[in-house]
Amino acid sequence: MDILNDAQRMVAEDGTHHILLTAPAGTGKTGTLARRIARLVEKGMAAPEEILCLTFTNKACREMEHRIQEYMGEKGQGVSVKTIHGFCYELIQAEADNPENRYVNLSVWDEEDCRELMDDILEKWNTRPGNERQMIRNSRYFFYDVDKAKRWLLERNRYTGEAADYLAAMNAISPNPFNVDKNRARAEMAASYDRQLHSLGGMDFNDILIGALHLLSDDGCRRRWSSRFRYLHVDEMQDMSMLEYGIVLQLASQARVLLAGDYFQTIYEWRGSDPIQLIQRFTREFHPEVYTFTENYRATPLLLKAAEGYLRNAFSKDIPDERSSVSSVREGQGEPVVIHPAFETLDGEARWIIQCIEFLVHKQKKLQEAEQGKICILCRNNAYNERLEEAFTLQLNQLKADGSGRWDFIRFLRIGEEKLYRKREVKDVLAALHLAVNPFDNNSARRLCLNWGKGIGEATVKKILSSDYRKLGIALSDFLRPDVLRYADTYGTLLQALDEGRLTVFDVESTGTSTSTDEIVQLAAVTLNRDGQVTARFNRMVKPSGPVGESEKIHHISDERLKAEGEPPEKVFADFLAFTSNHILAGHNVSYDIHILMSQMRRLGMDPVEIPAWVDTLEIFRRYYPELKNHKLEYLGEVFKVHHKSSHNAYDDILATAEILMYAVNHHLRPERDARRACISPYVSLFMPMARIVQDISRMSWKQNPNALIGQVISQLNMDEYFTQHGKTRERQHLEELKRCAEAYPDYGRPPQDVLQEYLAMTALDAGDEILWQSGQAGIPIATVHQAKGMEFDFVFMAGMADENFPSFGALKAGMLMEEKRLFYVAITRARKRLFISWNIQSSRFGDAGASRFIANLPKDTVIVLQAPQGRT
Ligand SMILES: Nc1ncnc2c1ncn2[C@@H]1O[C@H](COP(=O)(O)OP(=O)(O)OP(=O)(O)O)[C@@H](O)[C@H]1O
Repeated sequence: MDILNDAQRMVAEDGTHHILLTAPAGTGKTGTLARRIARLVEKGMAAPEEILCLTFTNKACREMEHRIQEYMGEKGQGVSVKTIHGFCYELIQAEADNPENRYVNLSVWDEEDCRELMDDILEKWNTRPGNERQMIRNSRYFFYDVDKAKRWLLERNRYTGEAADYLAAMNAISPNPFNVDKNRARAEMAASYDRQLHSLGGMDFNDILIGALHLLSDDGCRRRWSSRFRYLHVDEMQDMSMLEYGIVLQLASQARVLLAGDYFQTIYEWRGSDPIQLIQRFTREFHPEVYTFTENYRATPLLLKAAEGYLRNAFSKDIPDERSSVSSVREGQGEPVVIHPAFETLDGEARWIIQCIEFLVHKQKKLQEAEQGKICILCRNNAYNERLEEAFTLQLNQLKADGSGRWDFIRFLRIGEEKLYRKREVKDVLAALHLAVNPFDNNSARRLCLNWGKGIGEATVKKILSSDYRKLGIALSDFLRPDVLRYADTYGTLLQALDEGRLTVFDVESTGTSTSTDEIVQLAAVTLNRDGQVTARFNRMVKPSGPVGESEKIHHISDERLKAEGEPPEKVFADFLAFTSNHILAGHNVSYDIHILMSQMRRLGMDPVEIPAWVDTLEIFRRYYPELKNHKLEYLGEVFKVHHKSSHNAYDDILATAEILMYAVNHHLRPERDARRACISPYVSLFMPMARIVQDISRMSWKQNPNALIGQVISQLNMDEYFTQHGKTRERQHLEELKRCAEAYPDYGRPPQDVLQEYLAMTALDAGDEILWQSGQAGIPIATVHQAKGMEFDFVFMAGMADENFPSFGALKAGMLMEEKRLFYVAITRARKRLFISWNIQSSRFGDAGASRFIANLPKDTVIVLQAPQGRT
């Protein structure tokens, strides 16, 4: 993208208005956004950190980051380019100290783990007597129902996680009177799914949005985040759900907002996107300047005519006027779309595609053998991709047998089913890393124990996860902590420290919520004796490097006071380490406090030798009182009638924390000690080896990057050896791939634990489908249209284009034809030079369904239909 055209320049340089940019495929929306961001910084209208750019897939993020850095160099690293889920997750993590944060210390579960939990719930429900009529068999569809119901509730601001609310949502979504019983059952199961997920230490993708929205509904939090951004960009806005728009809205109070996209590329309506409503609301609420682009830089004039003609025929009157003036900047007319009528077999179709590629390279000399990346094979779904890949292999082998060597350069690369981060062995490695970040992550503990714990079987794990253990405040993850095993007691370390007067409750106040960049302004601690009486106090003010800003509203410590009373952080921290030497630290949501303390010490070059041992009252109360409506310190204070009130002053808060801690000690931890020991002691030696490994990784995680940690997990679990011995080459390759990708993961000099947290969230949110796209492996990609969105190729082959395959049978059944029509548009607009369309009579699920109905919408003068083979028409 060399020189911007006039319309593009106007968008790139308009830093004063809100902007709505709607433009057809290939007109340079994404490129212009990247250019605009560079211009805003160049002209001093914003610092890189004041610009947020949201896209919808990780692939799109990486593409955008790449383009921004191309235009801005290293400075571009400061721009936040995130998926909406990635951004919301970052917000939840950064607000770890916010008492409103319901999702603190929870790990993101990927869709597979959530489905597994759903399977468990369905199984238990379906085997309950009297449930024959309400049986729900398919967890996939049920998961989809729950997802939809959750979104329905959220959009109406009614989500509480209660069955009654779910029932209202289910009845609204499927109001069929025959569904009444079923909806009731579904609602109960949905609520039970939420409860169990959270009690197991997990959150799903919807929870990420819920958590962020909830936090942003608080004035202080909203101000903090919205004041960060002066410019907010959303690319591919047609894919944004109204819920996601709600989040953008909260962030936009001080920012200029730009939404860019193309209604006709909406392909995620099934996930809740609704571009028409979105544009209406955005127009009403922001009065944006509206821009459109009409110069297409991608396709040849003939291909552009085919695509725009397709739209007119497929959508008739719904096409806006300005679309008719779209023109291609490319020279010459280009060549028509080639349509090959039905082949008898998939093999025939595959062979023809191979022959076309060879023809383009050797006869027509349109591209070099090494330029396979300029070609793409597009199909409607993964299943077809898989079958096509097999057919390609077979045909290529047959063709290569002629010994001519002219087929040898062809190599196909199926993108579809890579899903690196969903491979069992990869998830095992990641489970160990999850435990390093969140020691209460029971799901990861379960995976690691069952797959790699010698002698640990299903029965043992089931027993530990049972309600007998739960009632005693014991979780499976406890068995992966050597200190717990040493005492055969989850709370042994705590009780021992208390008995010996070595338990210190502590809390910090800071300039903000970011553990990586904010600074501590107050550090308070009290040491307790066995009866919970205070035996020593520590309460110091710490001088930050800059003003406290907005954070003063929370902790009420002014710059003036810090000037007068504040001491250098190095001195306070060193004194604190001496004060707590050999102590166990306790606090409410204390991992935040430890995290910021460790991070700031590191920033000051005071690398702590050992991370102190700690216990968290939040976790203790979550375990013993899961039914409480929340576990905030203030609320616990009310429920358990403690004397000291929490007030956001570190010293008051620790006294309140010490009181509720003593409540738990006196009501549960001491009286139930023997019962816990009886539960844990039979398993001490069984779990100890794995517990030691987890402890090592956990220690390393404060100092090493994800790549080094991954290497360490693989070696400590002897995974390489195991897979070599068992001839599992693919598994070894996946681990290599995991290491390679982690090596490329940027840390931008941030503290290792922060990088690790973000890395793990990325692997949960992104299945890793697109890893092959970026790995630079030579080959012709076989991809689904969804995967190829936003990309372009000189030569595109659309294979399997039979009706009932495209549009898909499922979409036809669900009446989602419009979405399929748009998907077809996305497919044909990926081509720069030539487009080939083919199918075979076995393409569709139920036999010969004829050509895709969408092909007929391509204008006649833009296509060439080849002769039907073997007398077919
Ligand atoms: N002003 C320009 N000069 C030269 N090339 C350009 C210009 N604008 C866009 N292009 C090229 O046009 C192609 C399409 O651009 P881009 O991917 O940004 O389009 P888009 O509108 O985002 O497409 P889609 O909607 O399909 O995602 C790219 O190859 C880009 O480099």
